Amino acid sequence: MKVWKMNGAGNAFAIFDARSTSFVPSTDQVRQIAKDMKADQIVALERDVARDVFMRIWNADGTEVSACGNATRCVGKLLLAETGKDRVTIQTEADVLKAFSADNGLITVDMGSPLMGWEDIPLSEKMDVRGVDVKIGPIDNPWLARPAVVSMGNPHAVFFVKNVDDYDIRALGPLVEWHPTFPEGVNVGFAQVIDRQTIRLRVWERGAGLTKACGTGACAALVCAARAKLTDRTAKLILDGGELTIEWRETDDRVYMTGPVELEFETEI
Ligand SMILES: N[C@H](CCC[C@H](N)C(=O)O)C(=O)O
Repeated sequence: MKVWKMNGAGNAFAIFDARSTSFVPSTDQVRQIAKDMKADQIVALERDVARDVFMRIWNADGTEVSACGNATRCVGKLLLAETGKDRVTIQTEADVLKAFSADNGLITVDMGSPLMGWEDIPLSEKMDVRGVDVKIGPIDNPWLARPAVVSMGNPHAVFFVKNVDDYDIRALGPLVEWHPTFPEGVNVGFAQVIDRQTIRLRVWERGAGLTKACGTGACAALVCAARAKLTDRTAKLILDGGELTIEWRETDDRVYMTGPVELEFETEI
């Protein structure tokens, strides 16, 4: 079975070609692979009757999840090269995604429409998704409060802050990740709006921790910022590991993510 180690803006993946060999890792095996290959997520490519591939995703902690934007771009690059097509379709648990080549060797993925109902996130009860009732720290002077929430096929809470470097994300992220308001956990974004076309973002990922980039997190931050009129509907997201351009298209309500993909190595096991 072929295995690729790839990254999208530094977000690292171990990708297993399970289209002709079964790959059903246990939770402990996922955790071990993530550790050995220094991967944030493990991905299995599986045969799909209608799409170019079915993409199964596990976080480094072994939990299976429904969406991973940067991995989708990596898988897109592999399939575009393999098929010679100019567009490939990728089925995940959450949606059918489309990947295609952009300028300068970048890859664009159509990540579908953001979901904004409190049950879609999901939240533990009905709240205003533009700012949910979550406070972290002293009640009278919380360090973090009222994140905006959205789902990109996975749950995201985005705190808009003056300076992302003022926050100890490794300490604060876990306090939000499993906060009771988020029954399925949540990915935690710390977003600093630089101007109407630029956001600096760091993400504590559910099940993976502080990563160099988070694709669905970048989509979530842009959607929450544009929804709150803090930015335009297209912006450059500056992450620790690189830059992603996110566009929330008005015409079809779909979110397009463009960014770099790197193949670190490939091997057979
Ligand atoms: N940690 C996320 C999955 C991976 C998201 C991220 N790596 C991306 O590129 O979207 C979750 O539990 O929903």
